[in-house]
Amino acid sequence: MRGIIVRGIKFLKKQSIAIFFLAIFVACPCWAGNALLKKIDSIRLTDTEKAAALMEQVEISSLSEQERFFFEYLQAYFSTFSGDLAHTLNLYSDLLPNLAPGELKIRTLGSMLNIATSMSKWQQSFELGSILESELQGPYSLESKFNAYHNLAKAKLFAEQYSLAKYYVERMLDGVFDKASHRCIAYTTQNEFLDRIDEYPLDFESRANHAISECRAASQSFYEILNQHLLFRYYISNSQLNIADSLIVKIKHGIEQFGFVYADSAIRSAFAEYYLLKQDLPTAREQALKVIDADPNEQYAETLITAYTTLAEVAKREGNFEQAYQYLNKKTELRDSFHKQSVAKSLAIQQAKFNLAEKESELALMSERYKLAKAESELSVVQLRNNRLLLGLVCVLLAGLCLWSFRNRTVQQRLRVLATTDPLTGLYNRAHFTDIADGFLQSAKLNNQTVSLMLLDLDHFKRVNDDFGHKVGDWVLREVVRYLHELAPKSATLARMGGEEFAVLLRETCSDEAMKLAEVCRTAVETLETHMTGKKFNLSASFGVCDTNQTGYKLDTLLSAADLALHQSKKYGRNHVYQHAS
Ligand SMILES: Nc1nc2c(ncn2[C@@H]2O[C@H](COP(=O)(O)OP(=O)(O)OP(=O)(O)O)[C@@H](O)[C@H]2O)c(=O)[nH]1
Repeated sequence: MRGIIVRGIKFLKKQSIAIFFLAIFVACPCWAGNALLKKIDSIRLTDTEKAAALMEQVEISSLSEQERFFFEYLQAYFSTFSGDLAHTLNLYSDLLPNLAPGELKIRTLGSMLNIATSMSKWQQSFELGSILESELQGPYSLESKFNAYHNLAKAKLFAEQYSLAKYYVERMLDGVFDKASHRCIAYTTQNEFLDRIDEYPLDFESRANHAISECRAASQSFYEILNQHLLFRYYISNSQLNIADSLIVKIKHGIEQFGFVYADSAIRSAFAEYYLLKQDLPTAREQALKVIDADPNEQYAETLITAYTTLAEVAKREGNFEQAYQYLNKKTELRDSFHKQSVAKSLAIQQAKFNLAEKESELALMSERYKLAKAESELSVVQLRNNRLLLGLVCVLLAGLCLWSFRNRTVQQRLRVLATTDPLTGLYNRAHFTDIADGFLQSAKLNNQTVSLMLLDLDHFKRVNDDFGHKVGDWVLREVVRYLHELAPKSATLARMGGEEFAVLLRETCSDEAMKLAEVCRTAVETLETHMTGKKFNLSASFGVCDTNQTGYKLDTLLSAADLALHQSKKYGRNHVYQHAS
């Protein structure tokens, strides 16, 4: 493992500046309480090999969850040295979903952004950039914010999004980041920006020198050399070779100290230009050839073009036109390819921007759809509630109607009963009896059936009332009716004609049969057990009987005839049964 990392570290040292800045992290308190993790984190920049070796000593099983995440982060970090950036990116991607908002998440996002950008994975770079930007809204430490701005500035610079890069550089220069290391890195990034856009301001020299002294004060040697290199390039572009002389020794020393290829590629190509300007043709050739040797896969066309231009110029000045022609051909070939790469890069950036915008508008559309669906569901809830309310109202109305109809029917029935019956005895009253009897007689007449009528009237009933009270009188009336129900046939129609007078209409019965019934009834009244009332008194009733054979089927005539017979019964001593003498 250690051997792989050490080889990896050497490999990384041969990579370009694009990868180099992956190593530029400032420690954050992500190691939780683990002293070994803390040590690894603190020395990984200054003594990478030792830090990698210490990773072997970490007892993974004893780590807390937070420490384990940080350990995984360090594993991904050291994996960068293997040169397999796709694998490293996968390690970070696996870790990211486990991380709660916090310093480690910001740091992981920053690392992923750098790798995706250096691999020209523009889509992922843009997405990670925007996640990092939104994460920055949280309450992060100044250190985390500064690192995030730095990562974003470098990514935008590399993606040639200069206005955004400028924006993040300005954020880095914000006065809140007042540590010496912050100032050093912020000024350096600003100088890189100016160098990159190839628009050196008049005071670039003093800016670079200021940055150099800030970085020296902050013990940031790498950034110190980086600024020296930028200043060196500036002097060459201004043909200020004498001043450049003073820097070249320092830069060479720095290259050896760090051994990063930034020197081997970009710096050596600047050196080649420098020696050409100084007419030191062999050294110019030597430096230019080193640039070419360091990049066999021709990944860094920009520096290679400068190197081939220098080589062609050296060959031309030496009179070797054939070789100069070959170098120029190679340069042209590279320029074409570089041009194509640039076009492809800007197309990729445009596509990534477009995809991102599309994603954002999709998200916006989804959010609108969600709002619409929410509004629709709220509406349907309201509609449902209204429908339920309406249904409830209809139910209440229907129930009310049913109740009203039921009560109405009951009232109607009660009214009908009250209108047709006698409340004391339950018999039909005179009016209703008349109605029924009329229809009944009509039908009997048609069928030629004989109908009899029996009238009875209690004798001296007034006395009962007077002597024993109305309650006893009422009891007597109910008892007499009870007997009439018992004795009369089921088909008979009974009625209370008034006070103490009753009528019994008998179907298919002649007056002789009615007389017999009347006699039975008379006896029953006469023998009524009056002592039940607590009093003892005699009771009797007088009867008048007739039939339709004697009177015809007119009710009035039938009633009059029966009444006449009853009258006779009263007249001749009461407690008698008389038949109408036709
Ligand atoms: N307790 C009670 N008495 C009633 C009721 N309806 C009528 N009466 C009484 O019945 C009596 C009828 O008296 P009268 O018409 O003089 O007849 P009477 O006393 O039976 O004499 P005669 O018919 O001539 O034998 C009156 O005193 C009425 O007040 C009733 O529903 N209950």
